[in-house]
Amino acid sequence: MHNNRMTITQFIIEEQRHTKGATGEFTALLNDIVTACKFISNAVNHGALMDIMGAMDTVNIQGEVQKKLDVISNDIFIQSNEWAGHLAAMVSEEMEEVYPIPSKYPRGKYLLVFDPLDGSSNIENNVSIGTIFSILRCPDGVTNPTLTDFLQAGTRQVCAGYAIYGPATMLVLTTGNGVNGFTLDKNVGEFVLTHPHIMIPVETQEFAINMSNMRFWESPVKRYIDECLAGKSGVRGKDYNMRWIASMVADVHRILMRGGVYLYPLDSKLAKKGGRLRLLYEANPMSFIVEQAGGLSSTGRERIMEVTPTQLHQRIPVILGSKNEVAHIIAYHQDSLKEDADAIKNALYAC
Ligand SMILES: O=P(O)(O)OC[C@H]1O[C@](O)(COP(=O)(O)O)[C@@H](O)[C@@H]1O
Ligand SMILES: [Mg+2]
Ligand SMILES: [Mg+2]
Repeated sequence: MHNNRMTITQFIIEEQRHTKGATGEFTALLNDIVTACKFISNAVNHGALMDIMGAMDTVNIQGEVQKKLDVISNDIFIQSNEWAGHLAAMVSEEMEEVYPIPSKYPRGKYLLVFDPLDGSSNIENNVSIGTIFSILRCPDGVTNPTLTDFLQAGTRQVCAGYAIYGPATMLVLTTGNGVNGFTLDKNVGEFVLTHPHIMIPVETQEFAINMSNMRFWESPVKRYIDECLAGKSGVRGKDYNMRWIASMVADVHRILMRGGVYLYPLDSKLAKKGGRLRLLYEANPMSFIVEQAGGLSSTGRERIMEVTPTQLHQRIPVILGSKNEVAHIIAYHQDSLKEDADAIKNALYAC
């Protein structure tokens, strides 16, 4: 079935019909996630009309002040997804520990990881924000999952997606068969397939980075951005444009729509933390989506989805987007590693 009124549920049912061994559990789980995103979209859209703006007097595990909407979105995600028997446990940016499905509900074979509200520093400014999620399989035989069961490399994701609450609410999804985008038709309350088979343009002249961190960057990133800024008369031979929304969902969504690169690299300020963005519920799901749309996603040194996590809230450097441009930045990291190795060799010979 392919028509111009295909809802996200119909799309998933159709996709699962061709998936060997599918029982309907995954379809039902995604349906609950979609419902949660509709509830969050509704809350976000009310803005200051409801008492949901502003900060709480709590901080999350990251030490960041929680916004009321962070907490509301987290509650919505839990309530929508804990009851149906498809999940064994959940992990969220807003919760320090693993959230096991309470014993009053049945447990299922999947694990859900999510950032309930991404870009929440933008809430008060009415700038696009979103929700990011990733579905993993609960390891065989595990009925009471703990932290280690969530420490799976991104290559093992069953599904990843995000909802973006912008001028329109959209949900973008991959189950490993490409990337599709759905727009919420508020009149009927359904996400409708509007962006089938999204592919990121291979080439780009647009980068997204928080330039205020320039003095802290490592040399390959500094070299890349310097060359972008040099424009047509520099070694890249073309003028670049820049965007930085400070909502990863909004920056990644733009890249899916028209190409570009997004960088939140390692810098000397973040060195101890390992990066800014979180591996399990920001970097991995976005990497799965970007790769499925023909792009690349790397730390600069390795493919993000091949990193084995060691902590629930682990942070990681992120460089993702248009294939050729990300490959170019990775090559600069390799040059820099080679220069470092040569310098060590020369110093040893000099002794
Ligand atoms: O404020 P900075 O340093 O530019 O960082 C912005 C980045 O941080 C994030 O907002 C982190 O997400 P949260 O709002 O979920 O903490 C990304 O979405 C965004 O790209
Ligand atoms: Mg986030
Ligand atoms: Mg968040």
